This record gives sequence, C-alpha cells and structure tokens, in this order.
Amino acid sequence: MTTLIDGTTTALRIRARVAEKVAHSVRIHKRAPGLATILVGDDPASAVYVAAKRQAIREAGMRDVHHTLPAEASYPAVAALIDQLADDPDVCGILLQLPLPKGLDSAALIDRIPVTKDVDGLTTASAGLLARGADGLRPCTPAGVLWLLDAEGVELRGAHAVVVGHSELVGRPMARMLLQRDATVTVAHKHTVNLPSITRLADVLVVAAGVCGLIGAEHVKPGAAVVDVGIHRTDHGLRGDVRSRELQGHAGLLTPVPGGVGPMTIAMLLANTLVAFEQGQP
Ligand SMILES: Nc1nc(=O)c2c([nH]1)NC[C@@H]1CN(c3ccc(C(=O)N[C@@H](CCC(=O)O)C(=O)O)cc3)C=[N+]21
Repeated sequence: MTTLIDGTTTALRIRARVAEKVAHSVRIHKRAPGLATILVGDDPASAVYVAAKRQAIREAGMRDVHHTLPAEASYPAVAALIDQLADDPDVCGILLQLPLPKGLDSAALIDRIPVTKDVDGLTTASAGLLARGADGLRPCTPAGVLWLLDAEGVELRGAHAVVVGHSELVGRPMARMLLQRDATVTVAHKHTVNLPSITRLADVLVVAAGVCGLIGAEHVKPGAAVVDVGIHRTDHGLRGDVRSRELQGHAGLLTPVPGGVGPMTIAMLLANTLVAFEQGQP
C-alpha cells in the first residue's frame, strides 16, 4: 500500500497557524510582517509562482511589498532595489525570485540580502550556518520536505536518505538538513553512474533532479518514502521527476505532483517570514 502525502492540506494548516500569529502580533505590536518579493523579467512560470506567493502573503495578513523589474534591468538597478529593501524597517523578508534573466549574477545579488531578512535561506551566510549545523533561516523547499516527512512519522535518524540533485536551491541544502537530522546521506544527481543501484539503497528518497520522469520503480526499494520535488508542465499536465504511477503499491510513501512539496514551499516561506519578523522585534 502506498500512502500519498497531502502537501496541500498540511500547507493550508501551517498557513492558518501563521495567520493567527500574525493577527496576534498586529493586535500587540500594531505591526504586520512585511515580505518583499522581486520579480525580474517576464518568465511565465516565475510570474505564476510569485503571484501564488503574494496571495499567500496577503492571506496570512502580512504586508505584500512587490517589485517587478524589466528583463533588461541592470545589475546595479537590481542591487539598488535590494539595498533599499534591506534598509527598510517595515520589510522583514526579501525574496528574489529565481532564475534571473541571463547576464545577472544571481549569487552576488542574493548575497546582498541581509541574513536576518533571508527568508528564502539562499544567501551564502545562511548556507554557511546550515553547513555548520547552526540556527538560521532554512531554504523553503527542503524545509517543507522535512516537515512532510516528520508529519508522517518517518524516522530520519540512522535512515539512509538519498538526495537526487545538487542544486543550491534544493539538493545541497536538503542533504545538509538530512545530515543535521542524523540520517546517513548520499547525494546523487543526473550524471551519477548506475543511479538505480544508489537510489535503491534509500529508505528516504528525495528527488530534485529537474528531469521529468527520471525515477521509476527500478530506482526504489519497496516500502521507501519517496519525495518528488520536480515540477514540469507537460501536454498531460503537471508532472514530477518521479513516474508516480509505477510507484503505486511499491513505495511506502509518495508525494504527488501537484499537491505535494510545491504548496509546502510557500507555507515555509511564510513560516520563515514570521521567524524573521519576531527576531527583528525590539
Ligand atoms: N528565490 C526563489 N525561491 C523559491 O522558493 C523558488 C524560486 N526562487 N524559483 C522557483 C522555485 C519553484 N517554487 C515553487 C513554489 C510553489 C509551487 C507550487 O505551489 N506548486 C503547486 C502547483 C502550482 C502550479 O500550477 O504550478 C503544486 O505543486 O501543487 C511550485 C514551485 C519556488 N521556487
């Protein structure tokens, strides 16, 4: 029997709890957390994601501070906007939507975000804290994955976790966070030779390779927990990195696409923003 993990419902529950805390803070401090989103250019997928995030920000009772810059925006123009938001006391979180148009140095721009406002957890400073196992804001997608695994009661300590993908956004922080939870962690990726021989070792398999349908039954140990972080728009609708139909009755737990990790990413963004806000309170 394969249990499908419902990320949509869990995410809505988290968002409702964040909204309660925001309302409380507004009553006590007369201030709501402000979250700034920056969208550069007009990539349609990015526009959809940012719109979803902004709606969640407003529904949580937070202040929705948004800036769209043209695709031709210069590095100094984006940098100046980030610096302005960094200095704005009414903004407690800054999200620079990725990917940026070609020619803009995303790593350098992300690193202009102060670590205290890094609600995406993507700055070098936040990654350094995570690498050390110190407290800090964590990247939203891996945080959402851990939340779902915890909610299902999946034991991580001592388990063999295999992460497929080594992106700065998901794979690398995911591996570090699993290690922090005392899992035995293997990082594989789309160039890994004999990938099924590695992934079949996994008790917990997190797939964030960005390759549609990369993982099938031959990659999965029977009963394993499989988390699909991939998201691809195909002629047949949204698909993940996992061929989910093959895993029915084979995996123990499986996150669907859509309705799995995606909604959790947004919920974790709000949770991080609340933390940043509370830590910024006098
Ligand atoms: N600085 C930055 N931070 C990010 O967190 C970030 C980013 N850049 N760039 C792009 C990725 C992607 N991402 C998603 C968020 C929500 C869903 C989501 O809610 N997905 C729905 C489906 C929505 C749909 O129709 O596409 C679901 O899976 O059920 C998906 C993907 C955040 N990202």
